[in-house]
Amino acid sequence: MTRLRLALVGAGVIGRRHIGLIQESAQVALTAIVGPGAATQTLANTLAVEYHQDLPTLFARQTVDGVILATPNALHVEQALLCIEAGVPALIEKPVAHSVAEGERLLNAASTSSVPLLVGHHRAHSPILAKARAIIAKGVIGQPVAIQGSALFYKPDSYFDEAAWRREPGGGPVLINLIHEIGNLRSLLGDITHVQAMTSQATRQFTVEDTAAINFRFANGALGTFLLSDTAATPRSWEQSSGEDPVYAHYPDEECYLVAGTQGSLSVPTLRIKRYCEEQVASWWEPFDELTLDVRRDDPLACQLAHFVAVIRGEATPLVSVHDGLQNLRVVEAIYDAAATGRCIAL
Ligand SMILES: NC(=O)C1=CN([C@@H]2O[C@H](COP(=O)(O)OP(=O)(O)OC[C@H]3O[C@@H](n4cnc5c(N)ncnc54)[C@H](OP(=O)(O)O)[C@@H]3O)[C@@H](O)[C@H]2O)C=CC1
Ligand SMILES: O=C1CO[C@H](CO)[C@@H](O)[C@@H]1O
Repeated sequence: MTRLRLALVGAGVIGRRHIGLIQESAQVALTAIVGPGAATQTLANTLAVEYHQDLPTLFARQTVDGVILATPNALHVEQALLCIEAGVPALIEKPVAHSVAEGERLLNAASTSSVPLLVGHHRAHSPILAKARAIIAKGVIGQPVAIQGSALFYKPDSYFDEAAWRREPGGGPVLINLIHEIGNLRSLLGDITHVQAMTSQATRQFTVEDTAAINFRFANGALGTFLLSDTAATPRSWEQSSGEDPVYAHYPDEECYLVAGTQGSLSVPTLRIKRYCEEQVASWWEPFDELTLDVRRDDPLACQLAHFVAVIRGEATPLVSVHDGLQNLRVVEAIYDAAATGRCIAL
């Protein structure tokens, strides 16, 4: 099969990872890099691909099968709209938009168009998460009752020194990191309907939060509680416990979610299950059957690219749609609203 022709827009931190994955794939070829800076042009020359300053120029000069938008958040909607107009499928990095209102503008355009758009919540493509989702859906732990989650990790000072915007609203861990967790929680337990939250900036003393404590209500009646901090030196985060991304240290015995059901519980990502077997009366006086399922690790960013290929070829519909990306962003905005007002926010 001929390789699909992909253009990458925004050759920054994540854009360069996409480029690496495209180069490793036998299904796609990088044919252009798009961006305003001189560094982008130099990179295009080094990789011997076409360079274009912006998307309209790309579409005017080259035929591509798909575009990856790895640009700053505020550009996602405008650039995705240009892709729709050109009839070119796009993988849009998360968050789908920099505000819910902008995201709704894109959703309106996407819903009247046949051009597929995939949002870059890459963890949705994690084999570990897929297995956890299947276990819950099969009823192995009974009816889901509650989820306890954590994303407690420590970002080095250099992370904030390299980019001052990370100290300000828009750069904090609720938008940057927790949005991935929200995608995970929704993929495990379904839609979130209510949010309560407290945030703190007491430790780093930036204008943006460094820590948050959040309560969720899900549409299926389950409740969730989640702790987030980028200044808590623990391994209880998705990256450090899942081992899916080699740039992070890995602690295979650590867990970041506990999903509790009426028949048992599932720890993620270890996939340890403690459950009452069918013939047994469920009771805290009785011992659980204990089992640990095999964990297959695969880079979710690479799995996401393979899925994007299937989407472009018309063999799959986007696993994370604009609607999904927007729901994740709505939950983020609700968390900020809940933290600012002290109210329980209905979505
Ligand atoms: N899924 C994931 O795990 C991750 C996702 N992200 C998301 O990816 C996006 C990019 O983040 P990140 O890579 O950290 O950001 P960077 O700042 O490292 O990169 C952004 C890139 O976009 C380029 N750019 C700026 N303006 C334009 C424009 N008008 N047209 C085309 N390119 C432009 C910049 O070029 P120049 O330098 O010349 O200005 C830069 O190369 C964000 O939305 C972020 O949330 C980020 C990290 C991880
Ligand atoms: O921008 C980001 C920085 O680190 C994260 C780890 O939670 C990324 O996955 C995220 O998208």
